[in-house]
Amino acid sequence: MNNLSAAAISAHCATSASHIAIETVAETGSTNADLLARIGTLPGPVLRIAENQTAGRGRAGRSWLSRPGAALMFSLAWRFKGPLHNMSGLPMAVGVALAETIVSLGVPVQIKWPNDLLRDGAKLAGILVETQKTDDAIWAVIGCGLNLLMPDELEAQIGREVASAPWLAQMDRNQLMAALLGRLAAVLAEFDDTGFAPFTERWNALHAWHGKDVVLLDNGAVMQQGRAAGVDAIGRLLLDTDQGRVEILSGDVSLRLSGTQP
Ligand SMILES: O=C(O)CCCC[C@@H]1SC[C@@H]2NC(=O)N[C@@H]21
Repeated sequence: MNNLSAAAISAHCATSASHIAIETVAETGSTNADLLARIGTLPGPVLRIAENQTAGRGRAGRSWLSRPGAALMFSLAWRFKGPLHNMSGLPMAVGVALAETIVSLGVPVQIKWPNDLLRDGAKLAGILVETQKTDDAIWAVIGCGLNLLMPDELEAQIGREVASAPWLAQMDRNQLMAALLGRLAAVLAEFDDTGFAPFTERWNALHAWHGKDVVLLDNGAVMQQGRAAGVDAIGRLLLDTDQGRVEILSGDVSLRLSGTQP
């Protein structure tokens, strides 16, 4: 596996990402936490990529476990015009950008709402979007952990089946990062102008559980059940329930096992 290098990532980047400052570090707690601590002092977008994280953060207060060299772990701080209520679809737009890039590199992935990337039904990548409002803008720190290899002992520690992508692990990591960054930057620039609406069809084309019976969980408790019908123009999950269609703004979805009751 080749070394990460800011200069090499930059050299491979599309023009959409040429204005992004790039930092690589051998180890840190969390690249998301690092950038969030610097919002307000950042002159422009920054990509921070780590070989290893000792306190990786996941969605809903969970932790993100990894091993050095087994995953690509990065965060991108990006400034948006806002307003804040336009930002609800951002995690789903990021999912589209990263999924489309990975598919274009030869690894078929789909999205589980809101933005987990699945390969053959197991999680290949997780995305954590954290926003912070300043006086004149809204900043988002977009973190992604993409499993390249999955050592057995790490999977055992995570406690469920996790996907990996040995094909991507063989790639030059700087080129892989540049490909992800180029498309992500293009999507973020468009999202800031238009919101999520133009990404709706692209997200729905990648939806892993379209038409499947799912349950909506909140802290492990089943809140709703219904048939997943994709997302709407602001990124809400559409669920067809016995009481009609409902729009879901937050939570985790899981496939419904037969006999599960809400
Ligand atoms: O699926 C999830 O729960 C989201 C996981 C996000 C993990 C990435 S790794 C790089 C960045 N830094 C963090 O602390 N978290 C994100």
